Amino acid sequence: MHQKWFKATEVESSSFNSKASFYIETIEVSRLSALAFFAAGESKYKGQRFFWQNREKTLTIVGLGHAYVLENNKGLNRFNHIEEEWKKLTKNIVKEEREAQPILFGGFTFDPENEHKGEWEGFPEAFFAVATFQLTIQHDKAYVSIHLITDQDNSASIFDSLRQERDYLIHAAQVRELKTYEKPLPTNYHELYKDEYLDSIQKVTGHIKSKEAEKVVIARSLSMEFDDMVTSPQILSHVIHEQPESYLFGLERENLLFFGASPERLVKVVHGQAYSSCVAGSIKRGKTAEEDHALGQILLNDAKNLGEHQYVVEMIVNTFAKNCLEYKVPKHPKLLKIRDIQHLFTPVEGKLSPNATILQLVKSLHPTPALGGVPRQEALAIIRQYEPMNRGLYAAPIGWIDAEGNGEFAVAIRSAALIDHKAYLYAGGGIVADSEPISEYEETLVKFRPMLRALGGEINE
Ligand SMILES: C=C(O[C@H]1C=CC=C(C(=O)O)[C@@H]1O)C(=O)O
Ligand SMILES: [Mg+2]
Repeated sequence: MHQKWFKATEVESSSFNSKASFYIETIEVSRLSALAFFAAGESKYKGQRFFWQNREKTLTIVGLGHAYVLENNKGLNRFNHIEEEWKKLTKNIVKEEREAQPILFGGFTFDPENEHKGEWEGFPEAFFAVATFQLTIQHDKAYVSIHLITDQDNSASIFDSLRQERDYLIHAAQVRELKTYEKPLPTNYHELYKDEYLDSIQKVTGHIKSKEAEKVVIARSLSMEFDDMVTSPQILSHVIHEQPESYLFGLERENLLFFGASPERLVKVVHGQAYSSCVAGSIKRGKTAEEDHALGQILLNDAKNLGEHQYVVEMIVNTFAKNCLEYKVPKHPKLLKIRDIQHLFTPVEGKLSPNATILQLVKSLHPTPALGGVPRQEALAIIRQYEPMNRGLYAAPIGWIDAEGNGEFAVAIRSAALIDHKAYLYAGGGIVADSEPISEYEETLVKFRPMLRALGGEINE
């Protein structure tokens, strides 16, 4: 017999005329594959799903269906808006230690001021959802929660049908447990605006030399096309198997799937303790252990890469100094090695001041100089001038928060958007005064590899 916990609490929300309630029921289930649960929602919840796994693999969350959506419209401060609405929705929720908490999952786009639309046409500046069915796998235990937020009188009967649906989804996931997926077969591959990209690196170093900015991160995109239908579980299965050292995420909205495998934490908050990571400065992996070590040593001593890295450390440390009672940061970067690339890495940790919150930290930190530049506004203006695309959620904060103020956001790099039969892959790099177009171009090729591989593209290993 499963253990079960049910509760209902009153919510305040501008979306309802009368008093609404947040109904939650959580059951503990025996081991369940997160991907299989995601796949069980293929016919009914496609366009309303998410997948998240942290780097340490200690937390996996899957959401199917939307119990509540928080989107942002122009004119409101998107970080404050999401924070306030989530507070109203959860202010009466009482936390019980043993239970999986309802979470709000989503992201803030990189730059709402960008006027290119492209594949991100219609995507809101902030997009978050509470899932109708939430699978949480934590501390070797799996829980499935039902969330219903409604002001309807017949909530009891709606909830009963959700229970039946939950039991069906769990069963369907168990049946799919061992399913494997073919690699997609791309029929077309385009490097978009390659010449413009090379030219922009030259121009941006010019702006930096004339002191208009110190560092600017310039990105570009690739597109791939497929004859056959490519599904979200299919792609996520390859990302999950190929990138175990990264944050893994997938977020669907209507016919778009945004997915990726990022090595970079923006911020994590657990019981008032905040963690961030400075990840900037890159070199490829070696083919042998000796070559790999030698490349790592080159990176640790390379002035251009140390420069790129230092801008990020200074900015994140300043933000922690403003928001924390105390913080610590190591003096020198270490190496962070993932399948295709190695980075300079400096972790930052601090005890949050009583009034600091995770979303306020996201607001202050985004974009760090690993994704935007220094000074921030000048760098963003240069990015808008030179990038012929919209980054959407690429390089943006993606993650979750709970009702207690805990949560985690990754920086959505090594990522791509899939829309129907087409995928757009994104990669960029930090440009400083001594950056060279060809080596920056080559760095982006290495950064495209994780998503290119997952999508069945050709990679010379
Ligand atoms: C902007 C990206 O990477 C950032 C994170 C790590 C290293 C970077 C670099 O060395 O340029 C970038 O700042 C990307 O992967 O698209
Ligand atoms: Mg770089």
